[in-house]
Amino acid sequence: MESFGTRLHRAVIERGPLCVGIDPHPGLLAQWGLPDDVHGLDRFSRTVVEALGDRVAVVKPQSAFFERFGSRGVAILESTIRQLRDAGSLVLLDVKRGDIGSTVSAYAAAYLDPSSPMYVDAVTASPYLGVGSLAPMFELAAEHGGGVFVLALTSNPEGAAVQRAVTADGRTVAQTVIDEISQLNMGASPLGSFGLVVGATIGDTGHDLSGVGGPLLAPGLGAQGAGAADLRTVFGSSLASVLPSYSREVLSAGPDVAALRAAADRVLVDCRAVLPAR
Ligand SMILES: O=c1ccn([C@@H]2O[C@H](COP(=O)(O)O)[C@@H](O)[C@H]2O)c(=O)[nH]1
Repeated sequence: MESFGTRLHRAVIERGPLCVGIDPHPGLLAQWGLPDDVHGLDRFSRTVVEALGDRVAVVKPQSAFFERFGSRGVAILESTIRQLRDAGSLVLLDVKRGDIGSTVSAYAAAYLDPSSPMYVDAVTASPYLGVGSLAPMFELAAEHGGGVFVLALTSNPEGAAVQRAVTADGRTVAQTVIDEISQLNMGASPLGSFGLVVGATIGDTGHDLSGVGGPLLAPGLGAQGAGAADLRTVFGSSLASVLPSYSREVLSAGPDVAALRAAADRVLVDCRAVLPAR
C-alpha cells in the first residue's frame, strides 16, 4: 500500500493544502438549529461530509465531541469516518492518544489496523510518555500506509511551559520530539508519513523544523486567533510542509452546504497566498 505521506502529498496537489475539522461543539449545534444529542451530532457530521468530503484534502473529526455522547456518539464517529473515506478525503482522527508502549499497541490496533471499525488514515498522538512509547503506532502506520501526527508545539498558551522546557542536552522538549520524528521520516519521498502538530498561534519560537520531512499540521487558525499570514512567522523556510487546519472558522458558516463550501474555499485562498505552490 502507498504510504500516508505519498497519499497526503497527492491529496494536497489535487485538492489544496487544507484540513477542516469536524468539531460539533454544543454552541455550533445550537447555531445550526440542531439538538445537543446524537441526532444533532449525526446531522451535523453528515452535513460536513456532504459539503466538504469530496473537495478538502484532509478532514479531521475531533473524537472528544463524539465521545461525549458515549457509545452512540462513537458509532456516529465510525459512520462519519466511513462516509469521509467514501467521499475521498483523507481522515485524520484527532484523538491525541499516548501511553506506555503495550497500551499504545492497542490504540494502534484501534485506529491504524484496516480491520478496525475506527480505522483512519492518520491519528494525532501525544509524546509525553516519550516518543519511543509511540513506536507501536509508528510501526502499524508504516505497515498499513497510515500516518501519525505527534504534538510538538501546541496552539494553546498552556503548552509552552512543558514543550519549551529545556532538557539536559540543551534542547527543548519540543525540539527533541521534532528531532525524533525527523529521524523516522529519513529518506521518505515525496513526504514522510510522520507529522508534527505545530500551532499557528505560537509565533517565532526558534525551533528548527527544517529536517522534519513530514507534514506539519497547523491548528489555531481562525477561532483561536491566528491568521494565514502567521504561518510565515511560525514556519519560515518550512512553509512547504504546512497543512493548515481550521474547525470553527469554517463550521460556523453552516448548516448551509454552499456556505460551508464557500468558507472552506475562502480559507484555502488565504492559505495559498502564503504557502508555496504544490
Ligand atoms: O495544538 C493543537 C492541537 C490540536 N488542536 C485541535 O484542533 C482543533 C482546533 O479547532 P478550532 O475551532 O479551529 O480552534 C480542535 O479540535 C483542537 O482540539 C488545537 O487546536 N491545537
